[in-house]
Amino acid sequence: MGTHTSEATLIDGAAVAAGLHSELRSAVENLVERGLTPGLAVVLVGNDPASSVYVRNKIRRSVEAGLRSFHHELPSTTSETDLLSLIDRLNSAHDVDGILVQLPLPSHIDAQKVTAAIDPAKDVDGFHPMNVGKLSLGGGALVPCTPLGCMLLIKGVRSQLAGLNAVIVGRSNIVGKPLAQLLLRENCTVTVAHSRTEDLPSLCRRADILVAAVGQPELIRGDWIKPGAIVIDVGINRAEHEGRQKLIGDVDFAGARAVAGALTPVPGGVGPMTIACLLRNTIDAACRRHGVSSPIGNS
Ligand SMILES: Nc1nc(=O)c2c([nH]1)NC[C@@H]1CN(c3ccc(C(=O)N[C@@H](CCC(=O)O)C(=O)O)cc3)C=[N+]21
Ligand SMILES: [Mg+2]
Repeated sequence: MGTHTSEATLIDGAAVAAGLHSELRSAVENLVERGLTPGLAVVLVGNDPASSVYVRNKIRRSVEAGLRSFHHELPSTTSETDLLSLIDRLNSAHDVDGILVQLPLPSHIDAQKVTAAIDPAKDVDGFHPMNVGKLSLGGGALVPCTPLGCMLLIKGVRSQLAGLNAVIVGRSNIVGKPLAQLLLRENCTVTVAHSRTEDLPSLCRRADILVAAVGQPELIRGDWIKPGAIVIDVGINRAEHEGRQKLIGDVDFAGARAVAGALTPVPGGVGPMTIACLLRNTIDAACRRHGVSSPIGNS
């Protein structure tokens, strides 16, 4: 990419998400006129403060978009059996098109079991084994919201990704693994790095697209970044700064900004896109369940 002197372009996820929200609002209006109001059920178990904030934002955004929103707050002592029977009811509820069970769940509940109990057609998180399998095979899946949001931001910077080296730091089922599938589908050469990866800095320096999703504040330094690279920071780490809560990404923002070609901030990068993609998946699921053609474009 030659000599690189200018600061990275900031990828304004909040602005892109706002644009998506207004498209989604029109799409919902259109569906409502045709007699279909997509419904999203959000289930929160326990009172983790971060989870409560996320869930509140998801509900607020879905109401703004015109979706029907169903909110289930259960105590942290809820048994796995009770949660599974709520999911059964939501699976058969006709006006519920999407079901999201906020993670993490209390440790006495098996999250895999809960995820597998959700009707795959209503699995707007894309975590059910059926959707994971379909994503891997290449079509028809509900795709996890954070990786979908990352792809929309990356493709906003550069529409042709074929042949680029993509390095994902973090191998979670929620971000790293599904994002690897999406980047492969775009013909990137994908490497998924993790805590046992040798010489992570050198590996990162080869990345044209670098995604940080490890949950380690400012792990990725400016001198780990290839000049001109697209850097996507999925990290949301909470820290105290002068007595106030501050969000810090997995990337050293100031260091990266001097080297990268384009960079997402935290907050205001991937986070808002995650919520926009959740609403989009809900609309998608509603259209599929009711055999209605979707008014939103497919990615
Ligand atoms: N079943 C399930 N599905 C999820 O998609 C899911 C989940 N569980 N558990 C937790 C993670 C995390 N997540 C975020 C969503 C929005 C922001 C977001 O909007 N962030 C704002 C800042 C919000 C703040 O101030 O905390 C931003 O980055 O600008 C962040 C993180 C979804 N997750
Ligand atoms: Mg920083």
